[in-house]
Amino acid sequence: MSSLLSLQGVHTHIGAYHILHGVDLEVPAGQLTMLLGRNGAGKTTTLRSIMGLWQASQGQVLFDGQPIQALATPEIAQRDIAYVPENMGIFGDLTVRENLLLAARRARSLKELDTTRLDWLFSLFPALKKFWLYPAGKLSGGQKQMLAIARALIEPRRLLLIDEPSKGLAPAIILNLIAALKELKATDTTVLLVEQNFMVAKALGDRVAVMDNGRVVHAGAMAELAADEALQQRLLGLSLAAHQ
Ligand SMILES: Nc1ncnc2c1ncn2[C@@H]1O[C@H](COP(=O)(O)OP(=O)(O)OP(=O)(O)O)[C@@H](O)[C@H]1O
Repeated sequence: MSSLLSLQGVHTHIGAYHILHGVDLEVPAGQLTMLLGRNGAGKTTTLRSIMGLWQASQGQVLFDGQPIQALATPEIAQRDIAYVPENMGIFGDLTVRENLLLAARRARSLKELDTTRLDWLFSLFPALKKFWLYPAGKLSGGQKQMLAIARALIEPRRLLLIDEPSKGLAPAIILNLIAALKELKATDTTVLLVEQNFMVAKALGDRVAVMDNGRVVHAGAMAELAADEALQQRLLGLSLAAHQ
């Protein structure tokens, strides 16, 4: 199994704090890898270290076999890696249309947007079509999350990093999100998805990595972890089991 992204012994310091203590992580091409772990385990810091938003102080981040840990964030993004942060990064005062257009690096006007791609995004997230000319700030939490993911997908991407998309969403909306992400999976996009919700993890994950205290402490098939309650309990404790 070939990895599109590989982290080898990545350490990250934030100011005086040593947060990542040698993260080893493999993200196979064409699969969806879940990154799980208790609060504060280092999941967001790992995504930010991949994107160059925190500089890794030691270790390697290899994308398609090339080291990227010394590159600046715009250069990393230019490799067609997209990041949907937990706060989604959408512009509340701008319309859905403007938010999508701003996210497209190559298209300067709506006419230049790839219409086939836009139609595909509308089929994944019908609310975007419905609220095309609405200010994004007026969308519901679930719709905002879908807009944030659509922004990341407005141009072809080789790797998508998504931080806790289900956070704060009602159960019915989470089901919609799972359905949309399943469709995305069917296109063989490589995804690294941070989650706290084990139901989402079980529904979507091909592979899983579990972090604790700034390290990956378990890696394997998602189905294996989903079938082993004792392992879930040991690795994730009650904070996650409560979401099942
Ligand atoms: N800007 C910062 N300054 C200092 N410490 C930070 C900063 N950002 C994160 N940390 C610390 O780094 C550790 C890992 O945080 P991180 O956000 O990566 O965890 P996480 O696994 O994503 O957790 P959560 O699920 O709660 O978002 C935590 O102890 C956190 O307090």
